[in-house]
Amino acid sequence: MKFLTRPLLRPGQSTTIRKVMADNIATMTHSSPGAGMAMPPGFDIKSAQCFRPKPSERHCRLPAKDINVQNGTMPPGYKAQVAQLDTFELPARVTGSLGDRALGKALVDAWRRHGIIQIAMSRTQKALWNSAKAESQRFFRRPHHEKAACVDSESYAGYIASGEEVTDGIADYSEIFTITKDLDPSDPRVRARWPCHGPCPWPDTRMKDVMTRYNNSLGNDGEKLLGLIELGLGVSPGSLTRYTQDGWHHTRVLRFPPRNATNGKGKEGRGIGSHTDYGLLVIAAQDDVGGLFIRRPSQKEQFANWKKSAAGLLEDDEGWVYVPPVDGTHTVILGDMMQYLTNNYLMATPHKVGLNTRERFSYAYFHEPAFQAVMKPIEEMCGRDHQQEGSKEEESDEGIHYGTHFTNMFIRNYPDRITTARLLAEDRYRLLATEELRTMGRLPAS
Ligand SMILES: O=C(O)CCC(=O)C(=O)O
Ligand SMILES: [Fe+2]
Repeated sequence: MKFLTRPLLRPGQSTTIRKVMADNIATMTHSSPGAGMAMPPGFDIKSAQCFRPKPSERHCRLPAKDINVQNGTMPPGYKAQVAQLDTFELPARVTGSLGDRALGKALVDAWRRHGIIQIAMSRTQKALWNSAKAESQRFFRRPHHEKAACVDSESYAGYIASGEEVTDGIADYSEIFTITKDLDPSDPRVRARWPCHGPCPWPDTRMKDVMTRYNNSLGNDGEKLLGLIELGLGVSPGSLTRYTQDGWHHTRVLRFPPRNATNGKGKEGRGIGSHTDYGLLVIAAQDDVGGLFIRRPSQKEQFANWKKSAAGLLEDDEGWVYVPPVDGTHTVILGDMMQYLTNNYLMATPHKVGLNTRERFSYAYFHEPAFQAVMKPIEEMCGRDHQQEGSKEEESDEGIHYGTHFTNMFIRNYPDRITTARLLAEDRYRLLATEELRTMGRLPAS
């Protein structure tokens, strides 16, 4: 049995390890790394409640003093519960062992209860995240004209200035470098003018090398997680992973300005508005500043972002949960296609980002179906007693084409980007309906 050990712990932290099964699973909890940090100005500690686990989850509970330390990183002006999450360790390989099944079930249960989980970074991933963070800082510190040169008119990869992205009609303050599949202009898909297909305009090879290595490592975790979810749901092997051969995985490297140093284009204190992401899994790392909020799954909150925009959903309502930074961990939330495929059993996780008193760096890797994938809800998940009871997805006859969903979302988020203008002007959108773009593994006829 493997346990998570010292690297995640600091003196004075409370840790409980629960043996889930006599194999390779350990879950544990620990407090945020915010010890000793000053409380942000304007934050009222009385307004922050602490999420209290049910008795059966007591192993997750932290002593009040640790909970207060976690509150110390919440962005000012926000009211939220504070999450205390299980941290799971992924096995080296998913083999379908009893331990894998139990871990898969524990993961599925945790997502259904909390909407988010933490997984421990491997030693290599810690080094990769540190290098990626350093590269991100080096990129965002470049002069504006150098960053602005990193755009491409065919792919949505590259630089997005603070105030350029729009969520629910309001500018986000996040500054972003997006990474999509880096395709040479000679690639048949680029030559055939497939929407969103083109090069990634890297500023230099150093950033490209570091981020590519980190993404490959996160991609391995993504595949393991999908295998574990299949086991946890008790569905046929390949129900999810059949869609991720040549997945349209992509990444957002993010910087958030301090709340008092914005360009005034967005809404005070808001980094990114409430939204769900588009694919299967979002594996993310954040620095020690804090800013991420999520909503837990709830019977009362129904949404399906591929049918009707979930952007802005309940953004100013109560019921948000703050996710404090925990050193040495990735968080994993779920996307629209996971919700669709599991027939609402695993819901996409609504989330938003608040601006803090210091600038914040985060890194979100999206583990996605292939651009050409046409998906249908997993048969074994239909007719089960789910979030939206008995509501087998209407689209199940036709399915959802992931490339169309992705393109729709990027057109919506970047209405003024050169890529959107070219896509529409050249009538590329029309290609999304063609057989070629809806058959996995097929390349354009030359
Ligand atoms: O910064 C974060 O923690 C989350 C970013 C996010 O939600 C996104 O990039 O879609
Ligand atoms: Fe997101």
